[in-house]
Amino acid sequence: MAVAPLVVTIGDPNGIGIEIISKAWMQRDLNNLPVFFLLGNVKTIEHYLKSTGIAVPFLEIASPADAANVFSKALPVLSLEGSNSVAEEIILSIRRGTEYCLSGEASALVTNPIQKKRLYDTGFSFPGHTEYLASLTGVTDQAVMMLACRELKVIPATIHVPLNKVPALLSADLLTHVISTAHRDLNYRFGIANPRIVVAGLNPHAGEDGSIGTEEVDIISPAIKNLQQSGMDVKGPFPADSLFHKAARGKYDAAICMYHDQALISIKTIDFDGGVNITLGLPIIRTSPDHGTAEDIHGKGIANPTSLIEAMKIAAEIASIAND
Ligand SMILES: NC(=O)C1=CN([C@@H]2O[C@H](COP(=O)(O)OP(=O)(O)OC[C@H]3O[C@@H](n4cnc5c(N)ncnc54)[C@H](O)[C@@H]3O)[C@@H](O)[C@H]2O)C=CC1
Ligand SMILES: NCC(=O)COP(=O)(O)O
Repeated sequence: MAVAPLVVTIGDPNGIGIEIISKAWMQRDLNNLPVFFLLGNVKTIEHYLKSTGIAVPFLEIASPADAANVFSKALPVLSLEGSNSVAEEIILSIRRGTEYCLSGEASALVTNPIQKKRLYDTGFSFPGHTEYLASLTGVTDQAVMMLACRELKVIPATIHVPLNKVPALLSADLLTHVISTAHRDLNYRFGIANPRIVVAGLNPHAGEDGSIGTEEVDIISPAIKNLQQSGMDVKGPFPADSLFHKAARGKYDAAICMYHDQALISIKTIDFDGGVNITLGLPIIRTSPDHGTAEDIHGKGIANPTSLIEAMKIAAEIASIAND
C-alpha cells in the first residue's frame, strides 16, 4: 500500500513558513524527503511567493492522495477555502491537517510556526499547537512537548506559563503523567526498548537537600520513586546546570525539565538548526521545526529550512515505526 503523504500546515504567513517549505521541496531529493503537501489558501501562498520573489512551482491538488502524483514536478498545495482572516486560515489549516491524520489520508502532521499572540488576540484559547492538538484529538490529559535533535531529547513538564507560576503548577501527579507519557512514546514511537530518563531539579543544585527550595524533596523525588517502583528507568532530580554537557547527555535517552526555557535553551544551543518539536501523547504524529515565525527575516530569502526538513524526516521515521 502507498504511504500516505505528510501534511504541512501553512503557519503564520507573516513569518518564514512558506519560504522554508518551498526550500524543503526544492531540496527534496538531496534530503530524500517523503511526499508532502502544503495546506493553506492558494491565494495566500501565491501572494507570499510573488511578494517575496521565491520561485517555486506549485500545483493545486484536490485531495491528499493526489500529492504523490505532482510531488516530483511541483510543491503540492491543497487549498483551504472558508476562512475570513489570516488567523482563521492558520487555525483551519491545523484543524484540517489533524483530520487528515486521524482519517489516515496523511501519515503525519508537520506544523509551520504560528505567532501565538496574533492568534490569542483573535480569541484562540490554547497556548500553542500542543494543547490545541490534544483538544482536537480528544486527549484530555496535558499534552506533552518534546524537543529533539540527534544528540538530545528534552521534555518540559510545564510549557507556556509565566515563570512565577511554575512552582505552583508542579505536582507529583503532573510529573508522573509527563514522565509516563514520555516513557511510553519513546518506546513505541521511537523504538527505544527501555528508555533511560533523567529528571532535572527546579532549584539551583536541585535544592541542595531542601536548603535552596523544597520542590525536589516534596514533589520531584516522590514522583520519581513511584515511577521507579513501577519498573521505569527514571533517575533524579539532578542539578539542571550539569545535565546537558556532552558526557552527561550520553547517559540518558531523554531529560525531563521543569519549565520551558530549562528544556529549550539546552537544545537550541546544541542544535538550533536541527532541533525538532514533537508532541507526545497524541493519537497522531505531529512534528514541527524548533524555531518560531522569524518575522524579522520575512521575505529576505535567508531562512534556513533545516529544522523543517528534520521535522519531516523524524515524522516519516516515526510513521514507519508505527507501520511496522
Ligand atoms: N511551533 C511554533 O509555532 C513556534 C512559534 N513560536 C512563535 O514565533 C514567534 C517568534 O518567536 P522568537 O522567540 O522570536 O523565535 P524565532 O525562532 O522566531 O526567532 C529567533 C531568531 O532566530 C532566527 N531564526 C529563526 N528561525 C530561523 C530560520 N529557520 N532560519 C534563519 N533564522 C532563523 C530569527 O530570525 C530570530 O533572529 C513568537 O510569536 C512565538 O510564539 C516560537 C517557537 C515555536
Ligand atoms: N517554544 C516552543 C513553542 O512555542 C512551540 O509550541 P507549540 O505551538 O508547538 O505548542
